[in-house]
Amino acid sequence: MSGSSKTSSEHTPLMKQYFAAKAEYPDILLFFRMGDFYELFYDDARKAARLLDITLTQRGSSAGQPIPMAGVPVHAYGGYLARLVALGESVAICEQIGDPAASKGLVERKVVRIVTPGTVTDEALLQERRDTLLLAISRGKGGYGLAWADLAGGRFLVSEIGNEDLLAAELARLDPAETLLPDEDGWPPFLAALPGLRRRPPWGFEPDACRRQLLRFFGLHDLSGFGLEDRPLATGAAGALLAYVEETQKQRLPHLTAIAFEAADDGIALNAATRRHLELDSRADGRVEHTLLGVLDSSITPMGGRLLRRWLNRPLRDRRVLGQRHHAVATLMDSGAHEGLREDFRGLGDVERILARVALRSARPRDLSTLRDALAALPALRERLAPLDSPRLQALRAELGEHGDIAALLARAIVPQPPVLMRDGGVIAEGFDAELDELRALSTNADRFLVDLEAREKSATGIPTLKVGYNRVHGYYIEISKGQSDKAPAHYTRRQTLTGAERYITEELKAFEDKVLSARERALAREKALYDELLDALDARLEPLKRCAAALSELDVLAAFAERALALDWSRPELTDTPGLRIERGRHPVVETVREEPFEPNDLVLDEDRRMLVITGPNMGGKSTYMRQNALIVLLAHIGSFVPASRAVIGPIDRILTRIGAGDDLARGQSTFMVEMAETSYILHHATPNSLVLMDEIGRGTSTYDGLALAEACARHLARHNRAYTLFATHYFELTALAEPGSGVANVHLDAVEHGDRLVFMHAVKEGPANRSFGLQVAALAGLPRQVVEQARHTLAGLERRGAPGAVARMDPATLEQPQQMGLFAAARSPALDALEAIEPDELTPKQALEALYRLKQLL
Ligand SMILES: Nc1ncnc2c1ncn2[C@@H]1O[C@H](COP(=O)(O)OP(=O)(O)OP(=O)(O)O)[C@@H](O)[C@H]1O
Repeated sequence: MSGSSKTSSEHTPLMKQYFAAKAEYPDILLFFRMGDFYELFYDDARKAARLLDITLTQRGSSAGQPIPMAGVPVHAYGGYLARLVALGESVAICEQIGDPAASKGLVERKVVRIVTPGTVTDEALLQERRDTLLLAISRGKGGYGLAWADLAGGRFLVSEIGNEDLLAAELARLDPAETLLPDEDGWPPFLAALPGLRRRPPWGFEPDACRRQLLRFFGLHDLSGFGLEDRPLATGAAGALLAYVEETQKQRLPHLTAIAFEAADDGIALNAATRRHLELDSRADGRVEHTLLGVLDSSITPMGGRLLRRWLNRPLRDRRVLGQRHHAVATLMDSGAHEGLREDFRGLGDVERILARVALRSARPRDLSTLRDALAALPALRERLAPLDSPRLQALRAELGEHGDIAALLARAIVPQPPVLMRDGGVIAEGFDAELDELRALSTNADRFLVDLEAREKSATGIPTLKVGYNRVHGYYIEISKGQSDKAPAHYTRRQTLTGAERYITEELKAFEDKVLSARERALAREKALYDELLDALDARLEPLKRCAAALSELDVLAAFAERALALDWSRPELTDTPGLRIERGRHPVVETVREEPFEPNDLVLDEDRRMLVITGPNMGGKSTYMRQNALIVLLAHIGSFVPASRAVIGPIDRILTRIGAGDDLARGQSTFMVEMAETSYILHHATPNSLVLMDEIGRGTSTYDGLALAEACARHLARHNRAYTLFATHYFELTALAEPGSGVANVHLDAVEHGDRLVFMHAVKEGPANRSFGLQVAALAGLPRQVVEQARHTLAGLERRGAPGAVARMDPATLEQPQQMGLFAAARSPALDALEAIEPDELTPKQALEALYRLKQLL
């Protein structure tokens, strides 16, 4: 037992109870309810104190040892829970079951709920526009089996993949909140870094047992409907995942009715580096608004936002599906129907997650009123879609379904603005249930009944001072003063005798009392029962309602695509069988929207005879922007969106592979050059003739000659062996020589012009190699001291007198000017230059001097 050295028999009864609960959940935090606090003890307390920044105290002692303790108040525990879950921690919640006031001795306690990062379904613990996924990974001869579930959305998927590289790519795509692995050695090291990693007994992934478990859970005879027959790896992962869900969801299971098999090769493959480099949905600086998702996502509903993120992370290759989406977007734009749809979506809310909460019976009254309003909006939505001539839109219209009966039921059942919680009632509308109405009427009309009764009894008995009253001990009574008590009718039963009066009860009053006193509780109980019946009625219709939610999500995304295309002047891409890429007046979707000045559109042509472009030009000229914009255009086309170009004709593409220097490399604990080479190596191993490859300044992370040699070798390999469509940006002008006739390589360049002191970047991509790098001018713009820039200019001029401009590396080192020239390092302030400065210029061999100068040029 963690932290306690003595045996439990010596512990206090309370601590014994604690240890018994904790023994079942040794590896997760136990929130142990004690009155108004959830307390944590021993190691749990230390961990929670550290993670939550709460005080670590002591609670007396047990077994002769002080008990380390930390606690969170019950009324505010949700926030703490959310923080722990976000950190990948799981929590078991142990509640007081009995009534502490009523129980003698210890109150009974029980773990009622386990909250884990991947299985949360509470709204407060979820991100609105991002899925929370639980993932299980199995492995075997054929590779890896993956199963993942989004319990808050009720989706369950599986796939099988052949190797470690694909596994890394899938993990980057799915970004699971919690991952289950068989507890064995030999897993790839990158898995260790996953948040919420949970090791499980290996037998839990055993395919045959898992298969039987899946059959039982889904009530099936075979798993072929799920694509799981003859897929032992995926079956093992799915079984392990399901077992974990059953174990952690103590009250009810989420609504998982089917498993979908996702073929690993029907999407455009994007590895982790490519996702990062293209800044699809996150940036190193964490700013979502400057990512592709930030620009693209104008969806209205949270479920639409989640679907769009899923699409963006898994561009498809199926041209039929994509063609249908493009056509749907075009139809919405041409008809203007997207505007009305988007108006309608504003009132929809998160139907998908509400339905998941219905299945879990955790749906709140506001969920049902949101659902009611959403279902009520369906007929208008269907009407808007009816005239639109698009197969996809019509399919989605059909999927919306007819839910008029459920809508009518909810409209009758729920008050217009229900309270947040069911606890105090007031949710079920008047007129929905006669019994409830009566019970409610009873409690509200009690006063009037009593006034009426008093008047009736007064006139019946002829006693004007007769009173009807209520006493907490004796209940309702009819009071008659002592002097009049002989007039009390025979059916009055004496209840209490006071000094000056007698109190009676009658059958009628007794019946009234029974009714009224319990009316409130009974009304509440009746309301709760009716509420449960409503949830049952919804539960029975969950499948079609879920399809409706999925259709709404997709319509939201398609309408968002239409809105974006119109607002940003994007056009419909053409996907063809003919290999190659032809993009006219393409723009970078993010740079274009964040820049204040106009964006210069650029063309791209890649085909059989022109597979690689070597891109040269000044720093800041726009090389990276140009490369990325083309990749983003290809990617947008493959999720069904329009693209920022006046025309884009795109042949088959199987992968997008990128190597672009990013500022966050160092943060990952590998040297910049290691990362660069690892990513380059991945590309050289995986690029095919249908891949789009972006290479940005390969070789800059090492010494000049090594870098140049590597860059050239990589470029040649890509052009000759991989034959991938490649955009290769470089400052090594030597590479422009690759563009020989028949090589499939062409040169393009970006330019800048000097206007007096100013440098104006043209940002226009032109054919042919660049002839100047403007490195010194850009350095001056960046604020390098004037003397340094002047000195560098002087040195360069000397070099240029001896050979072709830029072709420094081809010069004979012997012809260099005196090494004293290197004195230019003296005034520089960068750490790298400081290091160079430490070298005495006079000690440099001509080759070293050349190397140093080249390095300076690179730095500039
Ligand atoms: N086509 C364009 N139209 C307008 N502005 C552009 C264009 N392309 C790039 N820019 C602007 O120029 C800046 C520099 O572009 P980018 O980073 O692509 O240059 P680069 O040539 O890759 O530079 P370096 O070689 O220093 O990495 C961008 O931040 C962007 O604001």
